[in-house]
Amino acid sequence: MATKRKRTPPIAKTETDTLSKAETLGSISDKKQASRKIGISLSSDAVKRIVIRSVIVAASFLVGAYFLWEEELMDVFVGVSDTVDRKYMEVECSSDYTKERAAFGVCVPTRCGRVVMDNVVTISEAEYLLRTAKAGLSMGESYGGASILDLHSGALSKGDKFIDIYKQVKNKIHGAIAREFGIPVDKLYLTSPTFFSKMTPRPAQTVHDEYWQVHIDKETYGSFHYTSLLYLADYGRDFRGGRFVFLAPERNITVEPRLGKCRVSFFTSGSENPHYVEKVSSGIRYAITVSFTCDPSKAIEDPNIKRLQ
Ligand SMILES: O=C(O)CCC(=O)C(=O)O
Ligand SMILES: [Fe+2]
Repeated sequence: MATKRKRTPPIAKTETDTLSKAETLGSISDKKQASRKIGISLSSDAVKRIVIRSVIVAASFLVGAYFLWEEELMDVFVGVSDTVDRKYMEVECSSDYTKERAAFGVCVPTRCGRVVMDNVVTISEAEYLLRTAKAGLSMGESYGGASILDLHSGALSKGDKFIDIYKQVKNKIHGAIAREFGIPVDKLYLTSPTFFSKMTPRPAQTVHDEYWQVHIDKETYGSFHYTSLLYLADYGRDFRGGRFVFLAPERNITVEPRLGKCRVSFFTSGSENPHYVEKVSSGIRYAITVSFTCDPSKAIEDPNIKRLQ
């Protein structure tokens, strides 16, 4: 004969079940029983949740600590509040130039390095170029990352004043590079691309817009032997992030862009100078890249207003 089993209340499976049950229980002994049941549920789903949350917290902490550590490994080469007539750092030349010496002679770097000079150009020249960059770049922009406006393409409408100021600025930078690296000016030629750049926090759409990728200009642009940058915005005021970073075996070094100081940075373009630009986290960063080559077949002329009309 089958005996009828007494039905026992179902054991709560989740913390929520248990708590709602505990809430409905009135007596102290019932409450004790409920808390014992909470103990049971903590060993299952709740424990899993606690473990997962702890792992997330620990991972976030480690990621934060990693970024702080990376930041720690940066030395400021020229900071936003510095004013430098000339700050020079020599680096050993890579073997990139060995084969080129026979072809291009004294222009090819034998001494390699990084130089930052404030006040190479005047503030009115820099501000004029900034206005031109803003006007030109507002027309055709990429969807994110860096937008580029090549000064030698037909995209930029060029008036007499622009040609004059651009030539003055280019000649001043050309002279500074030639003096610094001991090259006769007539052996160092302007090359392409020479361009305005605009960097924003918007995500890049193509790999070409990812200015934060480490690169070597001689590989990226082919003809470059010397790269120069004239900064047209102030780090920390017009934008955040966006510092220029040279990679070094031990501590990377940064250049903080500064329109207000007419800051020009230039360096030999080979693999002795790998670099990147930090992601811009807010604001807009404008600059102009003016590039030079030792290869006469890669030389370009100054933009010519008559040819473009
Ligand atoms: O804008 C800068 O500071 C550098 C950009 C750069 O590295 C490049 O265009 O190759
Ligand atoms: Fe570069």
